Amino acid sequence: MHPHMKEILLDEQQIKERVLQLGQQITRDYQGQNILMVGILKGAMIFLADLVRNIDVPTSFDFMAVSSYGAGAVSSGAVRILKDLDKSIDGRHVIIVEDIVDTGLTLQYLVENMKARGPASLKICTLLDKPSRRKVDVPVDYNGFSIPDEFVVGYGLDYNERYRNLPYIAVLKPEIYRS
Ligand SMILES: O=P(O)(O)OC[C@H]1O[C@H](OP(=O)(O)OP(=O)(O)O)[C@H](O)[C@@H]1O
Ligand code: HPA
Ligand SMILES: [Mg+2]
Repeated sequence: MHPHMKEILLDEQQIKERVLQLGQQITRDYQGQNILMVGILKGAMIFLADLVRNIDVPTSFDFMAVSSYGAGAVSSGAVRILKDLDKSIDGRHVIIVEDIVDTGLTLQYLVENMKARGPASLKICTLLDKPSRRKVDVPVDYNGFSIPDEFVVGYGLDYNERYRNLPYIAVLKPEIYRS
C-alpha cells in the first residue's frame, strides 16, 4: 500500500466485480437504445473506461470538465465549466458518469445544465456515494458503493492531482491533506 494511505477501502477485485455488475445492469436497462456516456473529467475517466467495456449496447462517449474542488479537499460550491461537450445531446439517452457524489453540488449543476440541452433521457451513474455529506438532493440511478465520510483517493480520485493512478480506492492519511 502507498505510504500516504491509512487503509484500503475497496481493492481492485471489489471494484472490478462491481463495475461488471453496473455494466450488466445498464446493458439490461438500455436494450434497443443507443447510449451517450458523459464522463466528468478528470476523476471519472478510469471508471468510465472500465465501465464501457462491460456495456453491450451501442455506446458513445463525450467528456465535460468542471471544477469545484480545485486543489483542495473541500468543495468550493461554485462550479465552473472548464471543457464543454463536443456535440449536442438533443434527443440522446445520456448517462452522466461520475467518480463520486459528495455534497451533490457538482451534479446538481450538471443535471440542470444538461436537462436544458434536451436529452431524450438523463441518468446518473457514480462509482462512489458519500450520502452523509449531501447538501442537495440528486437522483443517483446507478451507484457502485456507498462509503463513509472520509477523503478517499485512487482509481481516478485525486488529492491535489495526485494518486489518481492507484488501482484501488484508499483513505488518505489526514496528516497528508492537513499539511
Ligand atoms: O458532490 P461534490 O461535493 O460536488 O463533489 C464531487 C465532485 O468533486 C470531484 O471533482 P473535482 O472538482 O475534484 O475534479 P476532478 O474530477 O478533476 O478531480 C469529483 O470528481 C466530483 O466531480
Ligand atoms: O473523497 C473524495 N476524494 C477525492 N475527491 C473528492 N471529491 C469529493 N469528495 C472526494
Ligand atoms: Mg478532484
